[in-house]
Amino acid sequence: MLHLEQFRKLYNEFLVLKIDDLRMEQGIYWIKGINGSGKSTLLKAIAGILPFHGDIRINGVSIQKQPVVYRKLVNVAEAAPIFPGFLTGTEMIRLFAAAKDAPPQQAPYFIESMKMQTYINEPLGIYSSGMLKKLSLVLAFLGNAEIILLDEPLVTMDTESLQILYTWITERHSKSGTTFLLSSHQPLETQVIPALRTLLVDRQTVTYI
Ligand SMILES: Nc1ncnc2c1ncn2[C@@H]1O[C@H](COP(=O)(O)OP(=O)(O)OP(=O)(O)O)[C@@H](O)[C@H]1O
Repeated sequence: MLHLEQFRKLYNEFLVLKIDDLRMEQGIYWIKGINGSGKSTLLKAIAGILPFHGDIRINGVSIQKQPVVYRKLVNVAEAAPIFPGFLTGTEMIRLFAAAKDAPPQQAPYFIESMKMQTYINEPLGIYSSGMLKKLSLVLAFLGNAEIILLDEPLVTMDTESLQILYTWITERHSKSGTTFLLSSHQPLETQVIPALRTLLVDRQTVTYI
């Protein structure tokens, strides 16, 4: 369903990633690799927020040929999200929910289960890094994307919130077949995600391990 073909990403003529042919079926994937190996670059390219050479297709929809349709199929939470400090959490959620055609009951479920009610109407400028991380995760879960990309989702999350996030991932995957790509330096709980598959970003390419 996700297919990278003749993919090349260069920064200032320096080749960071070279992936000739990579196919990923529906599933939950752990993207591993040392610092600077290219994990965030890979996720941003799949998210459609970074230009590259070659093509990426989701269920045959090409980002190069049908960029608007493609971007509806994928949601992303970046490692260190930056949001405008003058907007509230509720305003951000409203924007994303409209853009992603999210059903009305979706956001309240995520806000309550992650226990964000006490600050969701506050401006984002006062949010801690963990509060911002939770908001970025809620935004990534809005709508019904085929693929959800979570860059370092475990960072800054407390133990209780991590368990809630694991529940969201496994529920969405089992109910809707959503594919997840999770980059993480911390080990992911394989008891909670038994079918986890691992991809290693190393020496400018990506391989299954
Ligand atoms: N905007 C940029 N301009 C130039 N080089 C960049 C840029 N962004 C990333 N790089 C380089 O691309 C390489 C891959 O970076 P990337 O952030 O994708 O790695 P990563 O695997 O996510 O790292 P980490 O585990 O430290 O988060 C690094 O060598 C980095 O210096």
